[in-house]
Amino acid sequence: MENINLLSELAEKIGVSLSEQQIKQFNRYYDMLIEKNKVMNLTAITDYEEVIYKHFIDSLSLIKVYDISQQKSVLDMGTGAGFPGIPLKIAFPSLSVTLLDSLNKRVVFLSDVIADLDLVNIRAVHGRAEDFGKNPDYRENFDLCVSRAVAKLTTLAEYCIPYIKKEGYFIPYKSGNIEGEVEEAKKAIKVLGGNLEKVAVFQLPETDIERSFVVIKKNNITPKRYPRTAGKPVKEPIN
Ligand SMILES: C[S@@+](CC[C@H](N)C(=O)[O-])C[C@H]1O[C@@H](n2cnc3c(N)ncnc32)[C@H](O)[C@@H]1O
Repeated sequence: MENINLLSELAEKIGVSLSEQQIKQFNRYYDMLIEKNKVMNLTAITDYEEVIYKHFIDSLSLIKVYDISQQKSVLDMGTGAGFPGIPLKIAFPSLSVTLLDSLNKRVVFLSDVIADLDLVNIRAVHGRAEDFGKNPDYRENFDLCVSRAVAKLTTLAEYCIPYIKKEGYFIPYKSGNIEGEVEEAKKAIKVLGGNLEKVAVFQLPETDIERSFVVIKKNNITPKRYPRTAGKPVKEPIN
């Protein structure tokens, strides 16, 4: 019971109200995560409270920089065990969410979570950022692309910006001192059609953990040559 209160209290602190049903969905997700983590690598964080702070509340902290209460289409690039995409979908059911990851075992796990939690208007897709970015059903199709702990900003920009509609947003979750990383990525962001609006730093409630959001708006469509073939955005980042 105490723990149930912790999740709703922390969520309230960042401006998110969770119903009993949503708390149940978070708890069920936690149980499934821990169970599956015994047989495959999903998360290094397993303590219930730590998962609340570092996965659930961290995922939801996007609310600090973006209005997620509306019906938006969101892509979570390199979602892994479902972060931040699953918490966003539980807390904001009107979102239409696509979870993309190149590791099929994780995608299968996410499909089980989606079915078990009765989530609708959400799909888990197996594939690489560089490949689906050329698929017309995905390219320039999303209002928002988020991504946490997947790649350096220059590489991540090439993974993500092609998917976003003109006027849409790319908002990666970053941490630590990212000044240099942002500086290095400026050219790539521009070439891909993006415009760096701001970097917003936010402290997760009741912790000293800082989360930085890099807010990038897409002003122009992405040139056809991007994303380049699989592996190139990592090996030869745009510079
Ligand atoms: C460190 S995990 C982070 C997972 C999750 N976003 C989180 O914050 O907990 C990185 C994930 O990105 C995926 N990934 C890495 N490169 C990718 C690519 N090119 N296309 C799709 N997924 C990718 C990996 O399979 C992995 O699940």
